[in-house]
Amino acid sequence: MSRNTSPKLCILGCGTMGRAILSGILSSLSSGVQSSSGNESAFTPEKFIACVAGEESGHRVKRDFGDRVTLLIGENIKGVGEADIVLLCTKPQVARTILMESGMAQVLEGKLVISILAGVTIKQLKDWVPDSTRVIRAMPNTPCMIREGMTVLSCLANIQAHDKELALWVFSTLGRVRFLDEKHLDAVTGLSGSGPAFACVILEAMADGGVMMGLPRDVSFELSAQALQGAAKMVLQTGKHPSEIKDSVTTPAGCTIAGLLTMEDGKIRSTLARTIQEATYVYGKSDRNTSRYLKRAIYDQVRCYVWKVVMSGMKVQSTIS
Ligand SMILES: NC(=O)C1=CN([C@@H]2O[C@H](COP(=O)(O)OP(=O)(O)OC[C@H]3O[C@@H](n4cnc5c(N)ncnc54)[C@H](OP(=O)(O)O)[C@@H]3O)[C@@H](O)[C@H]2O)C=CC1
Ligand SMILES: O=C(O)[C@@H]1CCC=N1
Repeated sequence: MSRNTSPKLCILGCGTMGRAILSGILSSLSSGVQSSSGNESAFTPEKFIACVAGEESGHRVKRDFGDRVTLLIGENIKGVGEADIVLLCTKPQVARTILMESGMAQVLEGKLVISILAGVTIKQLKDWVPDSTRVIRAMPNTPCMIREGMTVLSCLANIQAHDKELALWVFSTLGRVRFLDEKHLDAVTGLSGSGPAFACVILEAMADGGVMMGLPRDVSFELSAQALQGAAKMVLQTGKHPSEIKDSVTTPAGCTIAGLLTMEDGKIRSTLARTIQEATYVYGKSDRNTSRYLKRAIYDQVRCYVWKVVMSGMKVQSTIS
């Protein structure tokens, strides 16, 4: 691909995230809104190719994008062959097989692969593609679909500026984006990658409270969602510390402090912080904390075994006496 021509983009694995990313890019192009990085014309893809494995996934791509996207079912090599940039959006478990399929190395030569796979490192990806293939890791989230996403990008130091700018352009059309060192990507996955799911549990629980107090369900959802969105936007737009915003809501002897103390009684802060910790561990396999869990599991097993031995010993004692 010449740097002056528009690239062709292949979404390799076009499920929930692939479609979220495609929706975001296509809506940003049709609304004419510029990405925060500028430089639109050099990066705007001239063609979108979506590769999926089965008919059902294919129907969803057709339903959402019609003729704006070329759909290929079971034709990954053709899709990658026709593209300049490959956005790898399959499940992590199948990526190795797909990238190492016979014939794939040839069509990947010299191309840029941007992987959104959780827990798959740049080193692993580099092992599965030819040396000439450049790799960038990205961790986006589902709000990319409505261009309110959060994406963290990571790459090796030797990646060309043009590739970084291109990845930045793609994800800045979908919301916020920043580069971080790869060592942070498991934590990013647990926080902003999984975050929309955690936020929806909080949103739903708050709305349940409204329903409990007599509000209609739909009104409760609207109030809860807008309150969360408003608070989040205040943090992002004013740069204020969340506690400052919380304190400004809290009237002495008022209703907010009554609610806040109830939250604290329920250990909501440590529960939510540990939620992110647990979510991070899932992909941080070699993390020292994982071995902490392993040690704990072994300790529990040993304790259980010792207990059984002691109990059986006591039984024997009582039979003898
Ligand atoms: N969901 C999320 O919120 C986030 C997910 N991620 C990462 O994104 C990736 C995708 O997740 P998600 O979109 O939820 O998963 P989905 O299962 O929704 O999508 C996976 C897609 O890959 C396709 N696929 C499977 N096997 C093949 C194959 N052999 N060749 C071509 N395509 C194939 C599937 O097609 P078919 O259905 O036909 O099998 C499907 O379209 C994961 O690696 C995940 O870690 C990252 C950030 C957030
Ligand atoms: O649950 C998962 O593994 C993926 C990665 C981040 C969000 N969903």
